[in-house]
Amino acid sequence: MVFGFQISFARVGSTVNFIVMEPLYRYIKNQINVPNYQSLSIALLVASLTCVLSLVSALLLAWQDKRAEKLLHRKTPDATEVVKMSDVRYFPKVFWLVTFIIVFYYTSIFPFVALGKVFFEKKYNFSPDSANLINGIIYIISSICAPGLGLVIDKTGRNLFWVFLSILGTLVSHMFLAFTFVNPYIAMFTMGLSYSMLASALWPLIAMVIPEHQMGTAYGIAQSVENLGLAVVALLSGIIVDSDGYYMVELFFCLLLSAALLLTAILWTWDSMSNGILNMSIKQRNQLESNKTPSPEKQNLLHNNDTYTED
Ligand SMILES: C[C@H](NC(=O)[C@@H](N)CCCCN)C(=O)O
Repeated sequence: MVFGFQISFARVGSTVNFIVMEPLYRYIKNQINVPNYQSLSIALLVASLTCVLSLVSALLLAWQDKRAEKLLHRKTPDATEVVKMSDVRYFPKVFWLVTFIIVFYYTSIFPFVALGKVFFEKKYNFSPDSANLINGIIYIISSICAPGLGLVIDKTGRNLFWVFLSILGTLVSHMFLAFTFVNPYIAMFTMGLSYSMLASALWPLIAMVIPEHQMGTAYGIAQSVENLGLAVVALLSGIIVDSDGYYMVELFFCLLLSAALLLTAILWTWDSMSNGILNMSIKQRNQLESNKTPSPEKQNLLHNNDTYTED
């Protein structure tokens, strides 16, 4: 649920961005008599101030964390827990599978949203404002539903089941947009729900297979591989739209999601053939945890269960 809340807050930001940026650009254009490109630059400069705010918040958080460490005499990692970039070589294959599911899933979401406005204008004859609204709807849904869906995962566990269902839901939504003229709000609503569910089910899998002292490195690597995928797919989808149109780019997104679904099926099979940790119910997880005596430093499931077996 914590992850759900975090996503929800991030999505409030995305929604505000969707609603505010165009009016802000128009306002600047009307107020200051400068060429369009300069109005755009000023609007982007205003937007970039949120990055400064974000940086200041991160610095404040780091300072608070250091202070808490001193006041509470928190244990520092022992010598065996020193983090090295070269540890990446020893990350389990499961980690890489999760990372590639992240890549194939999100590359069918963010580049789609980037192209979505014109897609809705062209295919469904929406006005620019209506196209913008429907395009941003997955973020609106996510900012409202992510905490509730996170709670569902907290109550049920079974993360791989929810990941599979979310990817399937997103694939069906893209197929509706590609092959039918059914009211696109239905597809976008389903995509929004699936997208909100996926984050709370998928990202915590990394914490289940990576030791706590390497978790920052693992999440950093997953995000950087994701960003590399996003950069490549954003370029490719732009090229496909220009050369073959929106139908082909929708097919491309369906292909990426099929790959994500296939990798999830492989992960699920793999997991059930080893210790089944990634798809346990909450009851099973609690039983597993009560059979172990976890130290506060080692509260992720990998440590509680000694190792994530790769055989
Ligand atoms: C949790 C996930 N976040 C990401 O995938 C980020 N690495 C990239 C966010 C980019 C948003 N335009 C999510 O948002 O579900």
